[in-house]
Amino acid sequence: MQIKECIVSAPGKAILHGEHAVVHGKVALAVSLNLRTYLRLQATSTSKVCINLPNINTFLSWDVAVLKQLLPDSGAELGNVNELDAELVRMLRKFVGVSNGTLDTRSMAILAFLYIYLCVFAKSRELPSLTVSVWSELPTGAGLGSSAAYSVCLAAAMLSASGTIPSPLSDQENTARWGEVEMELINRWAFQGERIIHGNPSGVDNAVGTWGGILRYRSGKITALSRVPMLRILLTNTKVPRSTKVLVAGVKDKMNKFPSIINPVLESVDAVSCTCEQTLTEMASDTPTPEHYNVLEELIDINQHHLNVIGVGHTTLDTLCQVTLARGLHSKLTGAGGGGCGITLLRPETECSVIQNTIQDLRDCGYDCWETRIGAAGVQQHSPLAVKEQQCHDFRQACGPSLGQAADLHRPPHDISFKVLGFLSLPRAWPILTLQAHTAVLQSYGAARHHSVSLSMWGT
Ligand SMILES: Nc1ncnc2c1ncn2[C@@H]1O[C@H](COP(=O)(O)OP(=O)(O)O)[C@@H](O)[C@H]1O
Ligand SMILES: C[C@@](O)(CCOP(=O)(O)O)CC(=O)O
Ligand SMILES: [Mg+2]
Repeated sequence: MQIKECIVSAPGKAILHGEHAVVHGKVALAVSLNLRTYLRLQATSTSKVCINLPNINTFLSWDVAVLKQLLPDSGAELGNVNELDAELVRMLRKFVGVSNGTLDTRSMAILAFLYIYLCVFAKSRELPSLTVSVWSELPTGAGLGSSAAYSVCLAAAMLSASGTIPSPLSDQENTARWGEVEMELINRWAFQGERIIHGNPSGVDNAVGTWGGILRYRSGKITALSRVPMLRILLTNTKVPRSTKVLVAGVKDKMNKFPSIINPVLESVDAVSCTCEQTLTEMASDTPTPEHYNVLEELIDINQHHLNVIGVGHTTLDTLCQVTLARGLHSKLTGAGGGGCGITLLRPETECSVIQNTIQDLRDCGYDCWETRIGAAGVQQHSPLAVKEQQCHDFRQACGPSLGQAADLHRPPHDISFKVLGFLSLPRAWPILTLQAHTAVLQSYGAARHHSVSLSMWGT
């Protein structure tokens, strides 16, 4: 079967307000981040399906003939874009050798991959031989939507390779986005991937991964917020690992146990999201005032308390809130909580020294902390050349002082060393990445020591 090779990427996300409540039909406000997951799909003639997942140290392959045995004999359609095929998931669990309640990170990623691969290609009754390689700038399992970015990339790549959706790239373009119809389809398949990884996702993360920007999300209804002020946000990763699946299930248990206590809290979170949206709209249509920022800060504090009440806080997140408040800044957890990441709102008048001191305080706690850019583009297809250039550019921006950027602006600082370590430890046969790393002491924002890295991807 002739398939189309492709390279795609999707962004991670931060939830401003509404995590967990959104699983139960309440409003969430979410923004895309400038940290992306990249996927390359290559056609091969090995009669094998290979998957390279360096972020979770997973490199696997299967014979196409073995995978074919998972297809129904009857020729009946496999999987439906609108619902998870429970029988196929059961078969795949058996095939991969995982039990029903597994939380193993690798198994979840493998199941999501096989599920989307089989469903998308089953229609042709001919499964293709291919290699899929995925790597991410996002920390996995930290609340920044890495599972959704992964699922969106899988869906976009399989749909594109199978010819179900056309390539959006024209001859001259290095990067392009799909139209609404295609994005709708990508989003639906990505949601099935999220279901496999999360159990009971709301769909907000895959929506942000697909459309990007700043979204209001409620029960599958996605509204892009076009009129919002440019917010400055610090992201902090406490580095405490946690599982979204477990935390979402924990909130459900609490709801079942104490419905009259927990339901009003989720209602209040909904009101926080709506009030925040209203405030952001006002700020965009008028000049933002200090009072607007006071409201945003109060909403952050209220929501953080609510998230603690529903049981998704963590002592490291309490520390984040206390440390930033000591510098006059307000924080809350983002994503599923229980560790992972938090966001801190920066006011326009917040002095640079305050930001730098706060970042240092948080690093002294052992956390990663960096200022991020929000509102990045949703899922994209790239030409191989574009990825190479873009990545080199991104890395230079993140690492080099010549462009006037500090390494801790816009990128998690650990990300750079993670990539160096991750890629250097790849097997020799690693097909797509080559890396050159130079350690340099660079002068930026004081005498910070940074690693300068140049990366060339995709087998150049
Ligand atoms: N780059 C990646 N490669 C492979 N699997 C990934 C990748 N990113 C995410 N995943 C999958 O998503 C899981 C993390 O999802 P989750 O617990 O929802 O955390 P989050 O979405 O906040 O990062 C990982 O355990 C893994 O199964
Ligand atoms: C807790 C939740 O609201 C967000 C989870 O995000 P993350 O997987 O922690 O990045 C769950 C969901 O909306 O599906
Ligand atoms: Mg997730």
